Amino acid sequence: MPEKVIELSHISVFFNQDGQTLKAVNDVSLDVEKGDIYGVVGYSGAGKSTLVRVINLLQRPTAGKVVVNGETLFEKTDQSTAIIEAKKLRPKRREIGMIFQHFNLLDEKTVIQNVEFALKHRKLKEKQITAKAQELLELVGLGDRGQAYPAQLSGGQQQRVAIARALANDPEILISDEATSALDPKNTVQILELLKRLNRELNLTVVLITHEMDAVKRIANKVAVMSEGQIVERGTLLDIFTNAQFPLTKKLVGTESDSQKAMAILKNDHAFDNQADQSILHLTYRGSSISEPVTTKLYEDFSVETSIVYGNVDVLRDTPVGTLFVIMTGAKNGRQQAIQYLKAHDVTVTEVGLEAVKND
Ligand SMILES: Nc1ncnc2c1ncn2[C@@H]1O[C@H](COP(=O)(O)OP(=O)(O)OP(=O)(O)O)[C@@H](O)[C@H]1O
Repeated sequence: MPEKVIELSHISVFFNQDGQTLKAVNDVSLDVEKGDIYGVVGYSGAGKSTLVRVINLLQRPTAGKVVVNGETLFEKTDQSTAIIEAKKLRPKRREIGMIFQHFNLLDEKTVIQNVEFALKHRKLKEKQITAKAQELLELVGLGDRGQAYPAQLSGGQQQRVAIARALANDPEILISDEATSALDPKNTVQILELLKRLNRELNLTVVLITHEMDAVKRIANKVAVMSEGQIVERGTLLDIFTNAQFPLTKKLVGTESDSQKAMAILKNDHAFDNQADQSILHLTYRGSSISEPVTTKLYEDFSVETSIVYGNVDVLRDTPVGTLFVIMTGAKNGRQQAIQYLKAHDVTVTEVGLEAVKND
């Protein structure tokens, strides 16, 4: 059984704003397992930051239960409220590192002093603190920049220092709240790859809050989509990308734009006669499970012709995932058998109604 490191149950966070109740987080439950890189995505104001601030009780919930590494930090029921004692919460918080969009480094201190600062509370000798800080800088690829000042570093390098500092107390969990939002594309990719490496090498569990689906696509294994204080859809990265149900998810993952492009092509496509012997299919598949021989096979075995209207390939973590919109022409029975064949070969098949083409 995978070990649950974060268990949020029925969390609500309500704020009072000008006499009105703002439901920033509304009855959200979320479990994160050891070694996950759990992407929490949604537009600004969806409640992502508020939800993750609950994990280490930087934000106290209005209702719900917070368990980290098996220990209950907070539980509020109708009858009572239980909160972990302050002296126990402090070390618990150290199990959870955080990085943000703003790096929050101390400008007047050198890079290594910034990292050492996070180790000061430990009963370590000066020398040990310096050695540990140096080790952390090496881990994030900045072993030779310890004597520089933050202003002398690029944004990406400053975020690396912030990551080294967040790891100073050997946390099991790292919360990344929009950590790449202020970075250019190159630095964004480098920071995401660093998080992926730390996840792999240190078995660090990462909660990745972002409004950028590309970030999630690159490193997350699981995704929760938030809208108006609630999780509207969740699943493995592959599920969310190949089988999104909620309109916002479709928009975020690009299914909506793929579908719009395919429909625009179909409207002007003479191969599509809108006849009773034709189906429009939306296929998604992993790796290279669909290739030329498949269309040949469908023709030979089921007497259906498959013509590709639109295709796109995304890379999820390291796996290519393809999207195809095809017109399948042939007898109803043959088309049904061909669809069964595709499904049996790990292809997700969705029939697109003809209305979609007419009304789009
Ligand atoms: N301390 C607070 N007091 C009052 N309202 C708050 C407070 N913190 C957050 N909110 C409100 O709660 C809602 C959710 O905010 P939150 O920051 O969690 O969203 P988000 O999805 O992280 O978006 P962003 O990326 O813009 O921060 C917003 O409407 C915000 O204005």
